[in-house]
Amino acid sequence: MLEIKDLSVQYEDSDFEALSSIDLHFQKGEFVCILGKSGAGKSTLIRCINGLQDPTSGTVYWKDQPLSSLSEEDLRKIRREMGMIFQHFNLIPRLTVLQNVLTGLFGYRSTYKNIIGLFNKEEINHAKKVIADVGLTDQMYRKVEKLSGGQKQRVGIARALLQHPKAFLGDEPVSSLDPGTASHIFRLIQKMHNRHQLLTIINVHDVNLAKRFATRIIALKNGKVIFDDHPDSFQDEEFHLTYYETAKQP
Ligand SMILES: Nc1ncnc2c1ncn2[C@@H]1O[C@H](COP(=O)(O)OP(=O)(O)OP(=O)(O)O)[C@@H](O)[C@H]1O
Repeated sequence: MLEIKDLSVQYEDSDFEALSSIDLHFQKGEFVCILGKSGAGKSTLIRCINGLQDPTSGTVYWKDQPLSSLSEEDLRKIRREMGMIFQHFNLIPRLTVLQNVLTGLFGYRSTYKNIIGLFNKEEINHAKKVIADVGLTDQMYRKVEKLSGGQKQRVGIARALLQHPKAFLGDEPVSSLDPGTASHIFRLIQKMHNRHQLLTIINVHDVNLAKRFATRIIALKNGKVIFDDHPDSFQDEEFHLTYYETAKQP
């Protein structure tokens, strides 16, 4: 479903590679958590996957199509299949939950229609359904600026779902939430992942969350993959190798 071949990224003003010769293959149904300390390259990888960052070399294939060969329009279509969930939610504070969720349809519509907010009944009913799916029916007409962080992230998930995604991509979607709320959000992502048979790839700093929810953990260090396996294999030694400079002392 998603293949990354020999991918490297070096930012213009940088003298090292943020990602270095990455080769990865992802199947539908996998729930992947990407671990790595700050600066390891996690966000850069997610941004390459959804075509927001051009690689310096190498290629990302989405359903066998190389992203680099696509027109802007085709790339936009593919991005709609990859529902993004952001750390800081990326919502419009003064709009209601329903209006924010409907912005998930912006990619499908003409600019004119976006601005005047013409959504047909079917679209509004679909938005209400995904809002119910994330447990926010009673907040539907509240402005999102009045919501808690966890509720805001539920709105973010509903907005991603409205696009009928084939994948969920999350760039630290629970980093600004308390541990209990973070766990609830992961459970919700997992429920939607299972219901819609998605490929889910999430950057996360909380190793326990990754071990509880992921079917596969990938650890990055200095732009390279240093671990790619089942969460049960990510033990103390792997933890140390990922987050510290040297392996754990016996
Ligand atoms: N736009 C940019 N221009 C230059 N260097 C960048 C840019 N974005 C990221 N970098 C550098 O690339 C490396 C990888 O950054 P990236 O944001 O992908 O790491 P990360 O693992 O997501 O970190 P964090 O957990 O702190 O978000 C870092 O050294 C970072 O400073």
